[in-house]
Amino acid sequence: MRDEPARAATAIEVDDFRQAYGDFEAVRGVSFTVRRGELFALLGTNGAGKTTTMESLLGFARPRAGSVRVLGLNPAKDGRALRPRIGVMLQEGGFLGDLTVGETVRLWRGMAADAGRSSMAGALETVGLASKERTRVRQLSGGQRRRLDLALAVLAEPEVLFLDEPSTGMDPEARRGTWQIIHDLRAAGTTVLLTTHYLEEAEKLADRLAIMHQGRITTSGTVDEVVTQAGDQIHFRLALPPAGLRERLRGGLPFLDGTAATTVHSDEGTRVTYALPASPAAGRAHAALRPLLEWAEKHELTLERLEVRRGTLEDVFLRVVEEGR
Ligand SMILES: Nc1ncnc2c1ncn2[C@@H]1O[C@H](COP(=O)(O)OP(=O)(O)OP(=O)(O)O)[C@@H](O)[C@H]1O
Repeated sequence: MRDEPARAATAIEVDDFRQAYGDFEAVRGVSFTVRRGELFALLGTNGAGKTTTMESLLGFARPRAGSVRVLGLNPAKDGRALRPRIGVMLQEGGFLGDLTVGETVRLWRGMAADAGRSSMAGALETVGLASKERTRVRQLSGGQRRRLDLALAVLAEPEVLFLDEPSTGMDPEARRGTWQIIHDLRAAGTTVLLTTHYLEEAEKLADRLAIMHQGRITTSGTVDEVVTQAGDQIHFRLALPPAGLRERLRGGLPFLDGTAATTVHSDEGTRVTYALPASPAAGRAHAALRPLLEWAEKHELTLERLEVRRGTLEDVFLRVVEEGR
C-alpha cells in the first residue's frame, strides 16, 4: 500500500492495465505513473494501444483487467468529479462547422462545469487564433482546427491535460507554436499525458516517456535514459564500388567493440554504419575509433565524411519495432 504523500504526488496511475476488443487483446498489461506537474509522452507504433489506454483514462471504457486512476479517482466511476479537473484534446475534435470560432468557445464555456477560468480572448490568443474569432469553424484549416481544439482543452485551466497527437496536421511553424504552448502549460504546473508520432516532439517536451508496441510497454524512462539505450553510431563512406571493396578487403570490415558493420552500396561507394552497444560509460565511440583508423591506414582507405553521433530516440524506436517483429 502506497503512503498518502506518494499518492498525492501521482496524477496518473496505470497498473497492469489490459483492454480487449472481443477476443483481440489490444493492451496486454501496461503499467506507468505520471507524477504531478510532469509531461509524460506515450509513443508507439500504429495500433500499439495508445488511444485505447487514453480512452480508459478518460473513463470511456472500463479496463478488462488491472486499474487506471487519475488524480486518485476511477475515471469510469468518478467521471463527474474528474471532468472539471481534466482537459482533453482527442484526434477528432467534434466541432459544429457552422458555428464561428468565438461561438464554439462560448458554447464550450457554457457546457463546462467550471465555466472556464481563462477568458475566451485569452484562450484564442494563447493558440494564435485571436484574429479568427468570427470565422466559421468549417473554414478553418486542419491545423487551425487542432489549435481551436487545444484552446478548448485548456479553457478551464485543467490540472491534467490529455493530448492525443496534438500537432498532427500542423505546419512546422504552427507545430513549434503548439510545443511552446504545451511547454508553458507544463511550466505552469499542468500535468500532461501526450501521445505522438513525432519523436522530436517527445524529445523536446517530455520529462519521461514510454514506447508501446503491440499492446506492451517495451521501453520507458527519462528522455536521456531512453536515448542512452541507442548507443553511439559511427558513420563513414568508402569511395569504392562493392566489387572493388571486396577485392581490397579480403578480410571484410572490422568488428568494432564487438559490433559488425552494416553497409549500403550505391554508385558512389559504400556507406558504412556501426551502431555501438549502449553503455552509460562515456568514451565508447572514442575507444572504437582507434582500431578503425588503424584498419583504414593499413588498407590505405580514406574514411570519407567520418561522423560519430549519439543515437537518437528514432534509433531506439526503430529497434523496438525490429525486435518486436
Ligand atoms: N473499437 C475497436 N474495435 C476493435 N478493435 C479496435 C477498436 N479500437 C482499436 N482497436 C484495435 O486495437 C489496437 C490498438 O488500437 P489503438 O487505437 O489503441 O492504437 P494506437 O496506439 O492509438 O494507434 P495509432 O498510433 O495508429 O493511432 C489496434 O490493433 C486497433 O485495430
